[in-house]
Amino acid sequence: PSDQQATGDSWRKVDFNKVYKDIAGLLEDEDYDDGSYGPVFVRLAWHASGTFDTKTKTGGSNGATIRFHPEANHGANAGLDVARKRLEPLKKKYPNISYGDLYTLAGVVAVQELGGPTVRWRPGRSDDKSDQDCTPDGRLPDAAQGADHVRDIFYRMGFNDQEIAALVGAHALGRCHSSRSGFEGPWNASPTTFTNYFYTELLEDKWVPKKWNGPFQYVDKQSGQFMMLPADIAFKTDSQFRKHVEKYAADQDAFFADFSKAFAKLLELGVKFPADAPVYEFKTLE
Ligand code: HEM
Ligand SMILES: Cc1cnc2ccccc2c1N
Repeated sequence: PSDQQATGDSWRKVDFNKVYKDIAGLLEDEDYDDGSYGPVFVRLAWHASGTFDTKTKTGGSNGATIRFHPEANHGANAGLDVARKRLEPLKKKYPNISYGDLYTLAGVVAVQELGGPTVRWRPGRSDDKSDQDCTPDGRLPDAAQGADHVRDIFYRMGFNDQEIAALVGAHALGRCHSSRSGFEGPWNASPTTFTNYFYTELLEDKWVPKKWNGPFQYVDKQSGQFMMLPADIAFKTDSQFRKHVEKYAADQDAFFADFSKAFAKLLELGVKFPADAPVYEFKTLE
């Protein structure tokens, strides 16, 4: 990582509209996955932020400790070095941006440029944390588990069932990589377009255990083209989560509005922003 330590007020020297455009320019790459870095940028922003613990006030995107060992090497963060490497040239071009601001902004740009809702975003995270501030393993969810575990993880961050159900809709994007999480797939219709398909596929398709020697996961019986994690299926089998899933499957606008709020909240967990930090609502370029 660059030795530039962006701390305190250095964000005031950054033109974030230019940074937005430059991140958008990094998204498309036909040689990467399904043609876009968008999904892995969303996952980086979420994993950099989702370590927050409301009780101890530790974790969260401030300081971007996800770039340091041991956090970078936690199982859940496998493959995110690919996203950090893709973004590193922008840290050199904008030395006054903090890694925390860069990683969270990249998630916002990805959601918006892949067709999702506008997500409000503030600068002001600083780089003044070190590997001593890394959070312990286990702060992020385990895909092999079910609804109770998912609630433990997200209640710890300060989310309720409705917000958790809205956040998981990001699983319309991207794919699982057996070399990263061990899970594999999907080859679904539109992994680089932000839609409510996670909810519609979850409810409409018949999900059966995948016959393979990898970790237990589901595949859709009809085409075999889609996958779901055990933790994904929990959003169908748990009646409280299912209530919200049905709402979002029926109404993409409702999903977009709730996702926008919950994602913005996720990216700001634990961060003390300067009182005059501007709230950006970037114009989507696409
Ligand atoms: C509900 C708990 C969650 C679990 C158990 C979970 C688990 C996983 C797993 C195992 C993968 C595959 C990683 C890989 O092999 O590359 C994945 C991918 C992904 N997750 Fe989640 N996730 C959860 C919630 C979220 C949330 C809240 C977001 C964002 C708001 C998110 C966004 C993504 C994205 C965009 C991908 C695709 C990444 C890529 O294509 O490289 N997930 N998730
Ligand atoms: C359709 C679907 C379901 N679950 C997922 C979990 C992680 C990543 C992508 C997923 C995905 N596209």
